[in-house]
Amino acid sequence: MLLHFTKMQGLGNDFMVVDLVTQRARLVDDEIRRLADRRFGIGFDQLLVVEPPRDPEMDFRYRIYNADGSEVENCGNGARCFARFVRDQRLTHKHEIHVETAGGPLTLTVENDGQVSVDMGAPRFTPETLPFDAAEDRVLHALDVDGERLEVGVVSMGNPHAVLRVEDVDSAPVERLGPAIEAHPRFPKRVNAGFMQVVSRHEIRLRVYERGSGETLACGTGACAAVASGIRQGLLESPVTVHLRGGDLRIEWAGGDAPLSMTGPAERVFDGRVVLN
Ligand SMILES: N[C@H](CCC[C@H](N)C(=O)O)C(=O)O
Repeated sequence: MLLHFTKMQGLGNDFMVVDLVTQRARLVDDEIRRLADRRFGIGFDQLLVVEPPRDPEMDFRYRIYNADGSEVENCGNGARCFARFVRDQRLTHKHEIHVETAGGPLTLTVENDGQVSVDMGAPRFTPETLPFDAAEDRVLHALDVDGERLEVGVVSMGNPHAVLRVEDVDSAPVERLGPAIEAHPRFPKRVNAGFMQVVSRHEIRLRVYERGSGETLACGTGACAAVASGIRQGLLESPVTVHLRGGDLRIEWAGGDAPLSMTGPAERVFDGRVVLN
């Protein structure tokens, strides 16, 4: 069958976006892996699927699949592209869009300057919310990785994140430690690994080795998790500018159970059609 899609990106984190409100298709994990391949397929970090909501209070259901075919709970850069897509496709005329995800509800707001703000909900730190194998909630957890003892902050933004502070993101051993943290046995559902350099109390640099996709040019939930952990450690104050390899995000969080807000760009790249097996 022929499937229409739109290629989009948020700070270089790139997506295949599929409208299953006006189309019908069943995408299985090996087909997703084929489509994600940058040589044999379309190529993307994540597949974003737009569906009718199950909850009548919501406008859409938002499903996310990594390049390895795994379905996940949240994608921050994808949420901004989702908002741009549903408005461009005239699936909604709303400026404030409510979506349900496997990680909980999100509110997406298309700003007048074209940026998109996302209410990401409150960060959660208790190990069972990731899940992470630990006896108690701690600001930093000791984690033995590849012969080293690291101190990581663990944060759920709906999806799981481990945040490691480094002196310099450019020289951080992301290629070595990223996969080792992602697959660490204390994270039963694996984990996204963030490498955070604190520039000032309102500014960080960040690289993220993403669960199921490898290092990406930007990770929205990773930026949220890094800022939340940095504020909790007393290193940062809201608002925080996060410099990622693909560009900057603005994160605001008042702490505690307050919702965390992320603001940044969302761009269409091209529309396409693909024949599904
Ligand atoms: N790799 C992530 C999903 C995509 C997150 C990222 N692209 C973002 O912008 O938040 C995970 O397995 O939880």
